[in-house]
Order: sequence, then structure tokens, then C-alpha cells
Amino acid sequence: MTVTADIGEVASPRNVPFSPDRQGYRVVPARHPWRVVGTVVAVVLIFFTLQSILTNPRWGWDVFARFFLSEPVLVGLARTLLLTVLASALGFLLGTLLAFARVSPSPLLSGVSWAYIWLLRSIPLIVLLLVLNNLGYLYPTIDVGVPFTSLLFAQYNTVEMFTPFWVAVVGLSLNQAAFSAEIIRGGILSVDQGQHEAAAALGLSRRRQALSIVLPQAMRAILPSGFNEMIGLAKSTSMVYVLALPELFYTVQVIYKRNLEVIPLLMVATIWYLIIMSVLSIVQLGIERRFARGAVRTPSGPLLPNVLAFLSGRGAAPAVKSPPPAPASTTAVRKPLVTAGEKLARRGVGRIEIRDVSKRFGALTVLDGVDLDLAPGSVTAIIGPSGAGKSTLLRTINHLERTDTGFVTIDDELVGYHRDGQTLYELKEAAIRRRRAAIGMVFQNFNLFPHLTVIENIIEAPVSVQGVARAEAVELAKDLLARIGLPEKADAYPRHLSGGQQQRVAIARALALKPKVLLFDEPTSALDPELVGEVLDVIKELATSGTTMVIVTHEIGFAREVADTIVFMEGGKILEVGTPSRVFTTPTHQRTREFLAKVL
Ligand SMILES: Nc1ncnc2c1ncn2[C@@H]1O[C@H](COP(=O)(O)OP(=O)(O)OP(=O)(O)O)[C@@H](O)[C@H]1O
Repeated sequence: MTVTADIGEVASPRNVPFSPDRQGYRVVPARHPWRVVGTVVAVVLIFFTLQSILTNPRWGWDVFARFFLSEPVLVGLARTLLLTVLASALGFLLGTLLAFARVSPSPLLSGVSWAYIWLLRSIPLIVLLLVLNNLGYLYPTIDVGVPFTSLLFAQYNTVEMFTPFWVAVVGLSLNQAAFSAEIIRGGILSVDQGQHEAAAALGLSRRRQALSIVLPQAMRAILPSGFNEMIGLAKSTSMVYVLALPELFYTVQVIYKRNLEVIPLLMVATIWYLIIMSVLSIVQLGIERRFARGAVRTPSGPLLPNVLAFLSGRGAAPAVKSPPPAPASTTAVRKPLVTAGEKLARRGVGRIEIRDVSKRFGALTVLDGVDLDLAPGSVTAIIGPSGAGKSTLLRTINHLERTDTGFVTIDDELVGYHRDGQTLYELKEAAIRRRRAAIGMVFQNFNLFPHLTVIENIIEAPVSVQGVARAEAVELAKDLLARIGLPEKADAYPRHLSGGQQQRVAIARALALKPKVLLFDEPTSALDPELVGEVLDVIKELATSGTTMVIVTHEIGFAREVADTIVFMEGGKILEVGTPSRVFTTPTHQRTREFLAKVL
């Protein structure tokens, strides 16, 4: 008996409250009559189109069948494929260099890259190919020697060297590079600034930052347009007919001019282009999945097993990695964060001296002659109203922010400069990076690398900056994960962790470099209130480790509990420094009293 009959006997269905415990409901899906009409129209159209194509003898399918796999067509096809592969590879390589040059701080590099892109995008491809084909007229020989002298090591005939095939490869690559450069630049710009900062704070070299951190993340934005370009290029190869180079399209043209079977031979070229584009689209799908690692909440499995599973009716294959198990209790018993031996090794290490540091952003003075001395192993909380310059001061300690005047030293070693008499010379990037490795930094937004697993995030800097062997770094990372209570998350991606867990991993990543000094920039501001506790617990434990710690925080209760020194800042100046008991109970400065009255 259906419920409709049942309800109908008692009252109208509208009056009857829905009762979930009733059995026997019949579910009727919503109807979409226009969807049905659309499908029928589409099927009819496809049927008539196919029928017309297959039954009209003028399409000449017998001629098509004769030439589809003929030798000249296959040779032309191979040439088209070779041109596409070579020009794509060279074009994307040059495009990547141009894109990095374009975003570089050097105005010269950026300008040259801009000019190249502007010029090559403006010149029609056909004109570029014809100019390159006439290079022999402009420069009959290519000379290798010392310019402005008569010293000549070798001389080549331009026409002999620059065959139509190489003219095509060079022309297509130069053209492709200009378009790919802008696509790659778009990808680079789509990577969050925090990722660059985290990579710099870990001391990764520029090359490593570009290849391991920025490009893999940029690929997600680059791939769809990049493949579009590649598909466009595969079709643009037909333009090299102006060089009389027999690629696929030129070959079929030559044949149909002889036998006058225009349509069947155009179909030969069309079907081959369709096949090339389909293969490229499948490759694109596979590569896009590869670079989606860590970027999606529910990763889809590998492409091929999924397709096979779908075809055999078994549904989708499981994802690359099974979702991480339920979070372990943060209160579970775990190893101490820092061992007694490590505490001993840190004794007397990590003295910070900040001298007369000033910093302006345009007309705004953000730091105004700041002086501060922090003892080895001390824990300092910097508090103050928003915009006081707290984060900027913290970032000058590891030279993420350059000072306008003044300097910072750690254990008497200047950060970011070397001194010669009364002059401070800024160090080269590589030297700054080496010194930065001694200063760990934890950011408000965690800034974990989303495309790397937890363990890969932690070992990245020890392996690439400190040259630790990978196996050793993995052991150390696993040990750190056990100490922060996340041993089971080694292979999870950051996106699959809660905010609190991500921040704990970020702390482990900073600790992996065994830093002398740890900087925390509002480490709990981006967390839900219930997750704050688990991060603060880890920081509290670190506070007893003998590592010098500087924490910018709005958590006044936490600052009081964990810090041995409180620094109150406002308007780019330090107004008050003292122990928590003194600053919180008897602040000497009027502004500190007003601030604490508001936040306590
Ligand atoms: N890169 C920058 N360019 C221009 N102005 C900046 C830059 N970074 C910071 N500022 C400005 O410098 C001032 C101090 O910023 P900072 O982030 O150091 O303050 P804060 O005390 O940490 O504030 P909050 O507690 O809100 O984070 C602010 O007015 C900010 O707008």
C-alpha cells in the first residue's frame, strides 16, 4: 500500500506532517521534459548527419580508405607530429625563461622579455616563417669567431644549414614561446605570495623555489591554456606549406592536385588531425590529474584504471591515496618535542640584537629606530594594536623585510649584511639564504606547500638547503611528526588536514632545520577558536626547549603564560619591554594601559 492512499484517507497531504518513520514511500524524480526533447533532437540530428556522410558517394570514402594509411600521408603525418613536439618543447622552454624574466625584479630582464613577447605576438606566423626562410639572403654565412677581429673559427652556409624543416621548427618555436610566456606568467602570478615567502624563509634557492614550489603549483593554471596552445600549434604546422615542407596538409594538397579528389583527401587530413587532438586531450587530462595532487578535497584516481573500471562497469578506481584516517587525539601521549640533549646543545645559542632598525613603506614609517636585545633561549611576545609594525619587525629578523637603517644580529652575526668598518654591505641571495636557515618562521596562514605531502613539506629544506640525505631527512621528519602528535599524517596533503594540524606541521617544518631562533607571526589568528589550543600547546612545549622564540600574537592570555618578555609596540616604536607580571599588572606607559584595558 502506498502512503498516498494512506494519507488520502486521513487528511489532505498538505496538512499531514512528514513522518520519517513511515515505511513504503515511493520516490518520484523531478521531470525535465525539455531535456528529453533536446536529447531526441540531438539523436535525430546525429543520425541524419551520419547517414548523409556515409551514404553520399561524393564524400569518396573508398578514396579516403586508399590514402588514409598511404606512405606519403604517413610520412607527412610523422613530420607534423615531429614539428608539433619539437616546437612545443622548445617554445615552452623558452616561454618559461621569458615568463620568469618578465616577473623578475630586474627592469632590464623584464623589459627584454616584454619586448620579445610584444614583437613576436605582433608578427603573423606566416611572415615570420617567410623571413626566416630568406635568412640566407640577409646573412649568406654564419660565422663563429671573435667579433671585431679577423679571428674566424668556422663558417657555415646559411641556406644549407637552415633547411625548410629547421626554419619551420625555429619559426614555430619562437612564435609559440611568446604566447606560452604569457600563459606561464599567468600561472606564476596565480601562486599565492605566501608560498614565495615560506620558500624564502626556509632558505630555498631561487632555482629550487621556481622549480619545486612555484611551477608545480602554477601548472594547474598553465595546463588548460597551455594545451590549447599546443593543439593550436599542431594545426598551425599546416602553415609551413609556405616553405614547401611536405607535412600532413601539404602532402594531401599535393595528392588532390594530382587526382582531383579534393574532399576525400581533405577528410584524410581532418581525421588525422582529429586523432592527434584526441590523443593530446587525453594526455592533458592525465597531466592535469597529476598536478591536481593536493589541490582538491577528494582526489580522483589515476586516469587509465578509472577508464578501464568504467568500461568494465566496476565504477571509479580508488583515489591515488586513500583518505587519511580520522585525526588522532591531540592529547595522546607523545614524545617530548625537544630532547634533553637538544636542550643542552641550544644553551647559550640564539641571542638576538636589534639595533636602530627603521623601515618605511612610501610615506609611512612602519618601524622607527627600534632597539631590542633578546637573550638566548628567551621567549618574547610582541603585542600591540593593529598596524603597530609587529609583523614587520619580526620579518626584519630573518631579512624577509629589508631595513632602511639599522641592523639585526643573531649570535653576533649580521643578518643580511656584512660589515666593513662603518659600512654594511647587503649579502648576495645565496649567503642570506644560508643565514636564514638558522631562523625558523611560522606564518599566520601556515603557508604549507599544497602540492607536497606533509613529509615532503618537512624534508624539502633539510634536503635542498642543508644537503641532508633524503632517507635521514625522512626519519627526522617522521620523528618530528610523532612529537607533534601527527604520526599518521605523513602522506596526507595539507588540504586534508584541519587548520590546527596544518599549523603543527608548519612548526615541524620550521623545526626540521634545527633553527637557533623561531619566529611566529600570529600563529593562531587563522584558526577556529577550538583549534587554537592544540597549536598553543605545541608552542608552550617549545618555549621550554631553550630555542629563542619571538611571537607576534593577539592572544594576551597565552603571551602571559608562555613568554618571559613582553614587548609592547605602537606606531613603529617599542613603548614598553618587561616581564609579563610587570607589564600586565603595572604597565608604565599610558598607551600600554589603554591597550590592555581594551583587550584584557
Ligand atoms: N609591503 C607593504 N607595503 C606597504 N605597507 C605595508 C606593507 N607591509 C606592511 N605595511 C603597513 O605597515 C604597517 C605595519 O604593518 P604590520 O603588518 O607590521 O603591523 P602589525 O602590527 O603586525 O599589524 P597586525 O596586528 O594588524 O598584523 C601597516 O600600516 C601596514 O599597512
